[in-house]
Amino acid sequence: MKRPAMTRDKPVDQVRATARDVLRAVRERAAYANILLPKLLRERGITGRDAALATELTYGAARAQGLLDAVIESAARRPVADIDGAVLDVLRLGTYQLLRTRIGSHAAVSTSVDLIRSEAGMGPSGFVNAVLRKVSQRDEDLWVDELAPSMAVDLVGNLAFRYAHPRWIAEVFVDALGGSAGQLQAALAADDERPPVHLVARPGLITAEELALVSGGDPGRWSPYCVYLPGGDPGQIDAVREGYAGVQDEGSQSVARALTQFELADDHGRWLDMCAGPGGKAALLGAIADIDGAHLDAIEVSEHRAELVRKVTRDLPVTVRVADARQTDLDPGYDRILLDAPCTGLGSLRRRPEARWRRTPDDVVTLVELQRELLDEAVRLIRPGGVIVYSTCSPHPAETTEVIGAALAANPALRQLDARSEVGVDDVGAGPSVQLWPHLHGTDAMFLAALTVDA
Ligand SMILES: C[S@@+](CC[C@H](N)C(=O)[O-])C[C@H]1O[C@@H](n2cnc3c(N)ncnc32)[C@H](O)[C@@H]1O
Repeated sequence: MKRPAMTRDKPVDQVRATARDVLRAVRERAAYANILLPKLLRERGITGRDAALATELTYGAARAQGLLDAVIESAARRPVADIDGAVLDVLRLGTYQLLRTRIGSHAAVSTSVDLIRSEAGMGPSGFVNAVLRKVSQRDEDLWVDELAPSMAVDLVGNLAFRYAHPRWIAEVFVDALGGSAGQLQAALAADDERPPVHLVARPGLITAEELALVSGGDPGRWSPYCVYLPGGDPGQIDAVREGYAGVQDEGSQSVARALTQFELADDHGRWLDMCAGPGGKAALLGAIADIDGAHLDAIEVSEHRAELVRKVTRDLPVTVRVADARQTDLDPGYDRILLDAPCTGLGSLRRRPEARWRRTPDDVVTLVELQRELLDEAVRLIRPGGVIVYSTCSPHPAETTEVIGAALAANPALRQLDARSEVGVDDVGAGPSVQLWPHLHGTDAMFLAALTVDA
């Protein structure tokens, strides 16, 4: 590890300084914590238990931001908007340690004071000390009891606060769950936990059993390609480094595989992935296409993301093109089309720590329009009797069932297929579409619907 930077009197704690730097980049320049943190850990030579602690503190504080801010506002007696950004980052980090880790109060407060003093001097460090001492006087449950809306009056608001979600997202979940408060609690709680790492064993290259053996993981429950990794850095596994395996949520694997599971008459092996970047599903589809003698066209609007698709589909029967999939110059007649649409990502919030606080209800409107246009193009490109799988990593009804409903209403030749048996996951409701959930299936909250066009 690099030598810690020296301040006037104490060495700066590299682990907490790194967590602070990521929180700052997230706040100031909308960085993605799950991309920046691994990069900083590598650059700073932070490994092993130190890396695990930095990850826990960074992702935990980013995920719990709304709850932490409410506690900080109460303890500081001022809105967080009135607190200097650099001070706020340290307060969030300190409050997270006090409320949600087993780190002792003294260590949580003193390391936070050292962190701000090294950067901003005595004045701000006195403020941080005073606020965190106040925070430390209660545990998380007591703070929640004091600050959350009353359960009797506003159950959704209470649960949203308790499990650190913006209220509008809790409302979307309760809608998607058919109004069940018990399910809402379980869904929010699952979303508030550190997510497990799922690996995909690329078919034809390595089996899930072999991957489980070399990675020390366990074969997954639903996808025949999935391995659950108990811990550690997946980037250190040879099979991942060599491209035989990748990191991919089991729900995402199940969606990609479902496209290949529908029985089609006269399948000519012309497959299309309309929104392919960064390529998780394209790599799995490409590997299955290789075995089935099919070919996959992969479209992606962003050049950078298309390059990522090219990388993971090298040596597979996949052609990657940079294009806007709303209006392509492709010839119709595809047998199978995956439309894994750009979406709010509300179904994978556990994997994107800060995303829940960055997304807004306005995002939904823009995305729904894009999703509808993309689905129109999929309908143009599919051959009669072919199958379109429309998927999102969001359970938001506006992005899922309502997009499908609108397409069915506008196209009399379009028909929805029951996707339940093809997705290979149990207990997915009454169909014909499938909504997966972390609390029910252990996957991200992926949605999928299958459509065909009658001749
Ligand atoms: C949900 S992600 C797809 C994830 C991908 N299927 C995977 O499994 O790795 C949506 C992708 O659609 C791309 N996209 C957005 N608008 C698009 C458009 N008009 N045409 C093609 N791709 C688009 C985004 O850049 C993004 O990479």
